[in-house]
Amino acid sequence: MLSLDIALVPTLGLLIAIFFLARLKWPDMVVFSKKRDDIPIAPGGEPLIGHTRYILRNGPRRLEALYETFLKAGEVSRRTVFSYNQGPQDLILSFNVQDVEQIMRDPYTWVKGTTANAATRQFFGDGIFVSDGDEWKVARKTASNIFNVKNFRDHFADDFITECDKLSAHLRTASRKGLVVDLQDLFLRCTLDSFARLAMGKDCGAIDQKFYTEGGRYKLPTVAFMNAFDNAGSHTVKRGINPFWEWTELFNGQKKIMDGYIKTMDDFAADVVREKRAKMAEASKAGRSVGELEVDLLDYFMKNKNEDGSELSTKQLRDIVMNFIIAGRDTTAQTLSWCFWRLAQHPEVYAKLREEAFRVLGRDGTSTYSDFKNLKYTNAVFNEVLRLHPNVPSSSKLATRDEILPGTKTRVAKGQRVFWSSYVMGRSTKIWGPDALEFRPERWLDKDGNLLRENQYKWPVFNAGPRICLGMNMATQEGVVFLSTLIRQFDFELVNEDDPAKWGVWHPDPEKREGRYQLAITLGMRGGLDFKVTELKL
Ligand code: HEM
Repeated sequence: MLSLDIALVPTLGLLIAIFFLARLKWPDMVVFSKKRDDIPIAPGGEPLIGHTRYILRNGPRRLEALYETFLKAGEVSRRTVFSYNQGPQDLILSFNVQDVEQIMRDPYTWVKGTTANAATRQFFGDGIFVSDGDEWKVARKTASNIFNVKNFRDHFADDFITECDKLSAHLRTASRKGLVVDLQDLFLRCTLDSFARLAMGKDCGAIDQKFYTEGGRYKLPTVAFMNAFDNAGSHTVKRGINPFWEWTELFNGQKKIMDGYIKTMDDFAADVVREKRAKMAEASKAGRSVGELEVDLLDYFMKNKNEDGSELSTKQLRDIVMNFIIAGRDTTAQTLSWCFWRLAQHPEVYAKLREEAFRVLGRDGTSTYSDFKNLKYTNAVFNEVLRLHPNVPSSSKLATRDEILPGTKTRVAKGQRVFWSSYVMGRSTKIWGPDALEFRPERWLDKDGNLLRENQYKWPVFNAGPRICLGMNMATQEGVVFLSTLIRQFDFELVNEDDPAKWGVWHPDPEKREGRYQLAITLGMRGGLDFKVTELKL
């Protein structure tokens, strides 16, 4: 016994010495990370665990933390983190326009590399958002078919107008009854209905619900698909920031709950595919061309074949449809929400918007596709909101070979991930000038009031290069339709901003609050967006 104790003392001593030596060797990095003198370590790194704890601790203010990193460390820096299923990660953060351009121009060298990521796979499947290489190319080519001018002119604008009219009807009732509305919830319902129709020809009926009141609020009942979709999305994000999610979910029951959400989504998509297959079989029996049914995205994809000549499986079709709804629905609704949040703080911009809407569209009556193209100031507001509240606030790509980033001359090793952030770049004075933090839609217009085309790589809110967002024009069109239509009919008063549930970090001083955004795949508003609405007397 005594001899064992004697042996233990030096072993323990040695372990403690190793621990302290390791802390000295890796004072701000994950253990065994390589030292580099060419890039600074971002603030927040700790001995042996690098930024692992920093990222978890700053979750509710993650974008402010990223901006601070940029202010303190400059255009390029490193974060090292430990993830139990991916091991130690040595990440590069670059906020340099040339670096970002190099990455975005070549989607074959710089890949997403996320298909193997278990945290996101359950929600995204293998759809366009997470695919790479030839699989992505085929998905992109097929999907591009629906984004043509004819569809925009003949179909999308009318669809958005109809949806917006339904929203206006809700707002009128809320206004007459003096109830508070969560505008973000209403936008999300409209865009879910439009994008489900566009993606698979199926209406979810989310905006068609009958209202009820609760504590002075105007509410609509939840729709099963919407509930599952929203919860699965935010759950996926939680997985993304918890490196131990597979373990914790074993104990906290979350896995079962998530499986339930995914099942609701899968069943919904499977029913739609089944109905479509039946319709197609019927059409071909009756000798009608399948092309006659070609109205939504699913119809295009169902005509495609796999390389071996087999038809696309229900799972493949499910992934395609869900990726489209993910891509289009939340992004557009959330950007509209940020628009109204910003407008509430800038009545002078609101007044200009209304003046343009009255001038171009008239005081009442319906508007057409060509009218909306003339709403240049409205378009500028939409762009400016996206500059400060980009819906995909940060992104990353994995290098498939050793590379050098041209702007900052940073060496990137094969297999290393580089992050950039539209949120940070949108606030960079180097990119946008000294008034970068100001909300100023005029920066998007020339002296004659025409829209300026910005360099895509300086403003990568829609991505840029070969993988630029396919729905960029569609989202802008929908945004312009909603903004101009609503602004002609209502005054909006922002309320309940003092509610701590709306902030990641709450403070009695409004200037010191942070994280107004929620933890989601894209940049939504935490705790919703409450307004009192007053109908205009025209
Ligand atoms: C304000 C609204 C929107 C914003 C800010 C936005 C932004 C983006 C961004 C940043 C990406 C790149 C994501 C990444 O690779 O990490 C992207 C991709 C994509 N977006 Fe959008 N998007 C919006 C609306 C839409 C709409 C309405 C659709 C159409 C339904 C759409 C369809 C797509 C598709 C299909 C991709 C994948 C493109 C590819 O990988 O080749 N987006 N979008």
